[in-house]
Amino acid sequence: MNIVVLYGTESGNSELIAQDLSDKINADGRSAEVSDLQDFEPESITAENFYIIVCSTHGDGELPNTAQDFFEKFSNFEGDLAGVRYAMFGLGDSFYEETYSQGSEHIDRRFAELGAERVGEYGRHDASSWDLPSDVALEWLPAVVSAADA
Ligand SMILES: Cc1cc2nc3c(=O)[nH]c(=O)nc-3n(C[C@H](O)[C@H](O)[C@H](O)COP(=O)(O)O)c2cc1C
Repeated sequence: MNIVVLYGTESGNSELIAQDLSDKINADGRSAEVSDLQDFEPESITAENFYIIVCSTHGDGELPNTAQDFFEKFSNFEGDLAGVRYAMFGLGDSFYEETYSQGSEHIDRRFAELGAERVGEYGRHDASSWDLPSDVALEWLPAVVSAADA
């Protein structure tokens, strides 16, 4: 099972997390690659891969700039993603009470609408916490990889 770690970011946190997750997966003897959502096409999604999406929240509960073109294409994409499995890790800041961590949820909803299955816990990093983003993500990762294997 190849793992594709996709990220959407505006200030770089999600990219760093995606790279750290991929490095850890590869160090553990599995195969992972990282892709920026702005270089990724919905048509390339396949059930042969497992997807981890790392994406922040900007604007008013919206996607970061680098994920917006992808999301427009994904919204218009009408492929059947039955059999595709994925995990989500959302970034946000609970300072923004009403819109906390909602950016990634736009992508999550569209995966679900197209028939894909989310596995594992929905990971989150809160910029108002003292936790380092990659520490939280690396702690979240093992259960997700186990769930992907199941
Ligand atoms: C202008 C701006 C708007 C933001 N809006 C939200 C928001 O509506 N909800 C939220 O949970 N976080 C919001 N955030 C917090 C970011 O999601 C958080 O800082 C995240 O770690 C950024 O990750 P990135 O570097 O991958 O873009 C906002 C941050 C900025 C700078």
